[in-house]
Amino acid sequence: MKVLVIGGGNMGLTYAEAIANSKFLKDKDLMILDNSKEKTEELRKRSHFAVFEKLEDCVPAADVIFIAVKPYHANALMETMKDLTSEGQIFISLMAGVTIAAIQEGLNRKKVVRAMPNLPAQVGKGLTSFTASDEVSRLELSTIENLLDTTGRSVRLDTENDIDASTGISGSGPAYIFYFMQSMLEAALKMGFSKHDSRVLVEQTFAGAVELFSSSDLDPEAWMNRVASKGGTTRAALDSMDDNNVKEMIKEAAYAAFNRAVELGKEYQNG
Ligand SMILES: NC(=O)C1=CN([C@@H]2O[C@H](COP(=O)(O)OP(=O)(O)OC[C@H]3O[C@@H](n4cnc5c(N)ncnc54)[C@H](O)[C@@H]3O)[C@@H](O)[C@H]2O)C=CC1
Ligand SMILES: O=C(O)[C@@H]1CCC=N1
Repeated sequence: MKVLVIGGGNMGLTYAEAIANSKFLKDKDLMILDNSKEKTEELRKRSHFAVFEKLEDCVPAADVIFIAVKPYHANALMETMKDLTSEGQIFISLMAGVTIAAIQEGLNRKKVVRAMPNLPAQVGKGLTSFTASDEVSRLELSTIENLLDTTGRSVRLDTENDIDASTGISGSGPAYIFYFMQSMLEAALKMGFSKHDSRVLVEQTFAGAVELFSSSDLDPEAWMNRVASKGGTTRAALDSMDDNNVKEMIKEAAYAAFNRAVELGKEYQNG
């Protein structure tokens, strides 16, 4: 099997690395192309990739093609590559919002998988949600799942609306966690801790909390109650968050990402 990744940025490169290092591909069966000269130079330093500069030199040879460019580059890319594609190829889009129908129309091909990864894929802890057009067979789906799982875990969802929704939770979600971390870092600095100590306090607190959460079936609310003593410090913090409606604001933020994914889909429809 030959896999081509188009777009060697955060996501494309992460997937390329994970797949190239997996047992599913032979050396150099991972092809990659980026239209930035600088990026191409960088990619050439990774000896386990076959790096290409022209679509015509790699698209026809690929069995599976990952599209990892920004949504606003999708139409221009599809226009230039569509005549180089062939019927059996499977296209996996990592682009937020862009619909399966838009890709089918843009490439004039039927086998399309729409996937929504997240950045922890860079450390093998990614979560990729995906759904596929009817033309992708069960056997092909299991191959795709294997490829997606090289970056962490994957979840197959029924509809594209589910993919947009998962964008608001897992796709964009790491940024919400970093937002929370940044807020705690700023509080620690304000309390007078050094940069180094602030980072250690925050990092270990997040890592420990996540590990605790994963260690049992307890929900976060139950864990919160284990930290908070009646009339104690944690209750003071949680009450302050409740008074400021923080929970509702976080939910609203997740919906903002979900809605933006739906909007992106409308913006980048073909035609
Ligand atoms: N960064 C993230 O956390 C996530 C990103 N995504 C999706 O992944 C896609 C890529 O995002 P990033 O990797 O963050 O962007 P990025 O900007 O880091 O990478 C995109 C790459 O595509 C290249 N490119 C643009 N047009 C091209 C073309 N016509 N041919 C070849 N290469 C081309 C650019 O030079 C760039 O290196 C986006 O569509 C985004 O919605 C999805 C989930 C998470
Ligand atoms: O912000 C974005 O549009 C992409 C999709 C999910 C994470 N990053």
